Amino acid sequence: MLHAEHLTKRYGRRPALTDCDLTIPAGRLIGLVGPNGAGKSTLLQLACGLIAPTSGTLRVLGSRPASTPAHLARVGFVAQDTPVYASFTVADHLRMGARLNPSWDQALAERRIAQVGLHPGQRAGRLSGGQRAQLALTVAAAKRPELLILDEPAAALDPLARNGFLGNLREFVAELGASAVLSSHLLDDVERVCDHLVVLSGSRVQVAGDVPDLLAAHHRILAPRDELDRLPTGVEVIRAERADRHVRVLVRAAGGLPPIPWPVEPVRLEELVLGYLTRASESSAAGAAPSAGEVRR
Ligand SMILES: Nc1ncnc2c1ncn2[C@@H]1O[C@H](COP(=O)(O)OP(=O)(O)OP(=O)(O)O)[C@@H](O)[C@H]1O
Repeated sequence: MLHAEHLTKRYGRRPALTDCDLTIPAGRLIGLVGPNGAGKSTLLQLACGLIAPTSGTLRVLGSRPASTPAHLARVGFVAQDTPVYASFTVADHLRMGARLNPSWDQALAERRIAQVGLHPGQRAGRLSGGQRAQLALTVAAAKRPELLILDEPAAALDPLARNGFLGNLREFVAELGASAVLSSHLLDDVERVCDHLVVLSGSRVQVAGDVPDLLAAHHRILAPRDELDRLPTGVEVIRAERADRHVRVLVRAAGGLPPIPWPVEPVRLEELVLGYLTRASESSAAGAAPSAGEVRR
């Protein structure tokens, strides 16, 4: 679905993405997480061809993003501010979608508009933020893209609408064999629906992979404080936190955890994400942001 090599984007001298290598298989629902300014929107805008890389390469669905009209038709995008045309009605948006998109699904669009309680005659400029997001999401989904790119899609939705939207998104991906990538600060949402995770921080990929593989490779260990250096080789310490005379350690053991003499527990996705984000923020405060694959002991 997406393949990036040494992907770098700078705005003037400010780095937004630095030397990112990423391979994401098709048919996944991908969660893109990271703190403010991490580079999430930049990656999504590169993926749909709105901006071009400074260096490195990016291929989406096998081609350079937005390289042809046919390629554009295969990708749907909803930007962070869920733009709509203020003077158009809801029905005008659907008419426009039908004119512009060869695989437009009018039945899906009308069903969704009714489901979320929008009236076809309402002007988009008079909709609430959440209603505008629902309209933008409907136009993107009714295009029936192979890849749906959503920049913080659920941020403006109320809890019930968010719940319904995430359920629909999962069905959409499963039914059509499509892929979707969504950036989000809501780790619960990501944990609930995503089966692939990309963690960005400080313009670099910190960790990426299928969620079951990531959960299988990470563990929480409670080790005596002075014995951390006895961890077997191949076990990477992501984050260590002091707890009395012990250290609570998040570790990654990609090839399976060798036997160790201390208590080992599984980790939840939220803990895993926070471990990488904390490590990145501590390293950047110390003057060097680590990225995926860099081993710290
Ligand atoms: N058009 C632009 N011009 C200059 N700098 C930009 C531009 N867009 C983004 N940046 C900078 O690039 C970096 C990454 O921004 P980006 O919007 O990709 O982050 P983000 O992870 O989506 O953040 P947020 O979670 O706050 O939406 C930031 O330092 C930001 O200030």
